[in-house]
Amino acid sequence: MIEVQKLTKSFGKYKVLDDLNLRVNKASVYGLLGPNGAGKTTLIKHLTGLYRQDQGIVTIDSQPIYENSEVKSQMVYIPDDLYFFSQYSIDETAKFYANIYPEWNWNRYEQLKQVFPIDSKRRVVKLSKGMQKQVAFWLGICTMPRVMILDEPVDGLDPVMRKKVWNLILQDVAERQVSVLVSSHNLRELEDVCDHIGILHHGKIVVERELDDMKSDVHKFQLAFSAEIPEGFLEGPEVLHRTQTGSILLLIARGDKHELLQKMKLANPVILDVLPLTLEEIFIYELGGIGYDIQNTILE
Ligand SMILES: Nc1ncnc2c1ncn2[C@@H]1O[C@H](COP(=O)(O)OP(=O)(O)OP(=O)(O)O)[C@@H](O)[C@H]1O
Repeated sequence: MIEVQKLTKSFGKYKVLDDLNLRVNKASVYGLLGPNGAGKTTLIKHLTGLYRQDQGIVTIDSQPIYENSEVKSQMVYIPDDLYFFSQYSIDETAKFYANIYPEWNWNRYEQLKQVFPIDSKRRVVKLSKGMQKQVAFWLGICTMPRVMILDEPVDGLDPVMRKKVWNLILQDVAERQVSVLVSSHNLRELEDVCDHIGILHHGKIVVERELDDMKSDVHKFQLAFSAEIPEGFLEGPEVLHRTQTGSILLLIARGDKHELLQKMKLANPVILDVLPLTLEEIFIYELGGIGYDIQNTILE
């Protein structure tokens, strides 16, 4: 489990992370979304032990990460900009990893040759960007990590490979209770794989949700009335958004779907439909007042 409590980090006078709290449970995939400059990379550098926090706690399974090589050996970090030794083939890089990571699994390395169709004798730096990313996942998965930190992970991978890589990761999440934190700019990329999503903005998590809860908690209704819409119809705090066109009303509301429907039926609408709601729409309404620049970047 990854745990961050009250994490604060400044560069000079500029506070980049501000009293930040975040938790990624075992067997869980947490999607970290945020516009450019929100502080995602800075947070990840704390999670991977590269930065020391000014204040707060950053742990994996209750162990501090900074200067803790044992904890780091149970973690895989796949950055956006990969680094490989210039003279090493994939096989040689694998040997290097096998020396560093105590749980390295050679059987898995051989088996995954079926998934990653790249000649393991080739020098890694001579491979294409997408192929290098495949190698990073291939080797990363063979270290049998307890924690995976992925920065824009599928950038550069073709759609078939994206699917294969996510299948492998999600299999590890389910079978080995791996905790995964994925950083991205884009909600669509995360919605199929994450069970939690947090939005980072100006160094704070401004919205954090469990996706199953979110999908069952927010609903979209379309209503039509034979005459005027009754005065004061459903105007409580549960209404996140309403659009009225003549006697037709579109409502996004939070709460138990059946209770909301019962309430609406009391006003005798001639039409009352429940419409499908995408995760993107839910976030737009949830973000409300803080949504300005976030909506345009992470929900593009
Ligand atoms: N070493 C540093 N020294 C000074 N300022 C820094 C340093 N690292 C990051 N910052 C500043 O901290 C803020 C957050 O940067 P960070 O790279 O964490 O954002 P990000 O969310 O990863 O952005 P992006 O999506 O663009 O990669 C930025 O304003 C950046 O200029």
